[in-house]
Amino acid sequence: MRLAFEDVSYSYEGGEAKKKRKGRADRQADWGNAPDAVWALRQVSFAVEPGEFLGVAGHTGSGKSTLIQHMNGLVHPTCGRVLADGRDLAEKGVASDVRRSVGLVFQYPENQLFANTVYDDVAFGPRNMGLDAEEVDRRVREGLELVGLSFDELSERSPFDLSGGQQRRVAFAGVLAMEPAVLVLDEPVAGLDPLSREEFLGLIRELHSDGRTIVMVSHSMEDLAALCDRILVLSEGRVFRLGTPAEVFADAPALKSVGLGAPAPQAFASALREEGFKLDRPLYNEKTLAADIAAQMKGRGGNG
Ligand SMILES: Nc1ncnc2c1ncn2[C@@H]1O[C@H](COP(=O)(O)OP(=O)(O)OP(=O)(O)O)[C@@H](O)[C@H]1O
Repeated sequence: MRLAFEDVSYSYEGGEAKKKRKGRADRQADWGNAPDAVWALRQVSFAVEPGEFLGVAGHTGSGKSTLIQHMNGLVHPTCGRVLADGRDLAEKGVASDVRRSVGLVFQYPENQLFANTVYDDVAFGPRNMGLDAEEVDRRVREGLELVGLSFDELSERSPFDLSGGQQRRVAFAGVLAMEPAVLVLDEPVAGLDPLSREEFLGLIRELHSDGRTIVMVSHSMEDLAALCDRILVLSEGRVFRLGTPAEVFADAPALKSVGLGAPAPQAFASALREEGFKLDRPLYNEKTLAADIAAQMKGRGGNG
């Protein structure tokens, strides 16, 4: 599924923002620019392409959560359009249809667990889709398997007796059980310990290599650099940058101006370049940086 944002502006004031905008129609040509309305998104245009892994970055309050809530029609643009394979999510019936294909995982999704058993929690979405008991059962098993939880051991347990990491997996399984083609994740590893964090990122990587489209909001530039095909950077509700990690992280001063840093190895590579090291790759991670430094040290006779 392709999700296209066309000139989307959004204000939590809703109709009030529209009125303010209308009042100044002669002077202010563009939606999202009315200065006395608070715009969470301003004239955002881009598309999430089928099968891609898109990262979303931005300073606190830049509009990331608001943006992703437009992706399954939880929130509709104050102006502009969001199209799912060409269908406008604001039109009657489209959002509820698209919600079957676009799974949204909120921040700390474990806080939304509610059922008495893991089974019932994971089954909630598929049951709501009107699937028969056999199909629901298949999806619950598959959902739990995908997130690495044992159906036999856990399905009849209360989700509230599980560890925080397991609870988050149950919440993930509930979304996966709806078999969405697009998975939208808001800070999926926030608050996890380092081991669970790595496991979760591995899981997300696998879900992507299985063919799902992934949109991931993250404050970790390292995670975004390691996982994403492209990164969308928001600043004050506008698209500030959209490109590959190498393109986005090439301009550290620009990122700094919107409150973001480059991934640590990339920033270290820039500092080394200033000290005379010849480091040609557009994007460094720990391994490639170590390899290039080692090669140069050897070349200089500095290290064997
Ligand atoms: N329910 C709301 N009512 C009014 N304004 C809101 C509401 N939610 C968010 N906002 C405002 O909309 C703007 C964008 O907020 P949003 O939560 O989308 O940003 P964010 O980039 O996801 O932030 P964070 O990184 O802190 O989660 C901010 O100015 C915020 O204060």
